[in-house]
Amino acid sequence: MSRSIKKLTGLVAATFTPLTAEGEINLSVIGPYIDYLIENQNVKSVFINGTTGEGCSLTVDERKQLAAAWCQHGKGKLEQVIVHVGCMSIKDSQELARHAASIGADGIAVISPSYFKPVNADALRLFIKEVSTFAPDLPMYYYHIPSMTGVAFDAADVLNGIEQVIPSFQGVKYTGTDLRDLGQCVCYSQSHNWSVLFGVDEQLLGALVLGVHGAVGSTYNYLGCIVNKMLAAFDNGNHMQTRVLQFSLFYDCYYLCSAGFDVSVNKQVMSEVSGLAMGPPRLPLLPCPVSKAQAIAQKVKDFSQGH
Ligand SMILES: CC(=O)N[C@@H]([C@@H](O)[C@H](O)[C@H](O)CO)[C@@H](O)CC(=O)C(=O)O
Repeated sequence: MSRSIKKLTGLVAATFTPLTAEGEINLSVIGPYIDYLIENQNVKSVFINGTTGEGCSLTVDERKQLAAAWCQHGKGKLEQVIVHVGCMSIKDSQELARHAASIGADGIAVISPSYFKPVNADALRLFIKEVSTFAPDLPMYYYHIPSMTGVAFDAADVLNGIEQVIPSFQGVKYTGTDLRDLGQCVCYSQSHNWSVLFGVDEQLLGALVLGVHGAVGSTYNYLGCIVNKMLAAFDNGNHMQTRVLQFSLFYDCYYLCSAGFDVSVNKQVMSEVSGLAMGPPRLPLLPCPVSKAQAIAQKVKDFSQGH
């Protein structure tokens, strides 16, 4: 890598992909979306086309258009735009990586393919390497999300020795609940100055204690302001306040989970809380009833006002 690296830290919003009522990508929302994140949530970095963004349900061309819009509108406003480029076909991932580099993205991330799965960590490392060579100057992050990919071997095994084959490797986005594996990732990353970003919003405190450098999540789109307070309390050593905020968030997230919380509910909640038109999810996800989203959004608004 030739250029200097901005370490990815703090809160990163895993963004939704705005769609029109007809189900087409709606790029006109991206500009206001960025302003909302910065002004209302104090969240200045984004992770686009990931799980929350329904990246795997989008075409390669749609993903390119979205990435270009995020980079263009985010220029001079956002700190980092990380583009998720994971696909079933390595050729598609390579094309998206090449494109991300050409539009000035700040980094790329990749999940494991999940239909034909890598047989072991070596095979996955090779896959990530072959994607990274199409954007050799961009920081590359491994996106570990076994609940979605079904690829459950330890992320720490994937990281082991990866610096020798991928010079641009910069860390892991860890969406899993195995704190032993997460801790090993943090330990291994220390000597390389990599970032470990946690992705299970309702368990963030446990990950902070283990030393993660930030968090990527869906709820930071509309609860970022409060989670930023929690991060500040943690940094100041105010453990009581950190715990109170995490417990409140946990119960809030628990409420969301108990109400059947998935990407389509989450997306509708974002529309209700932010006033931005996120539109419906894409099939096979089904739209969430507006009344259900409104009830959850009201809970989120009350919660936000109380903190
Ligand atoms: C499985 C899943 O969607 N996890 C979310 C979480 O933010 C999740 O929505 C949250 O913890 C509530 O359960 C993120 O980790 C996903 C994410 O970062 C992404 O959109 O790529």
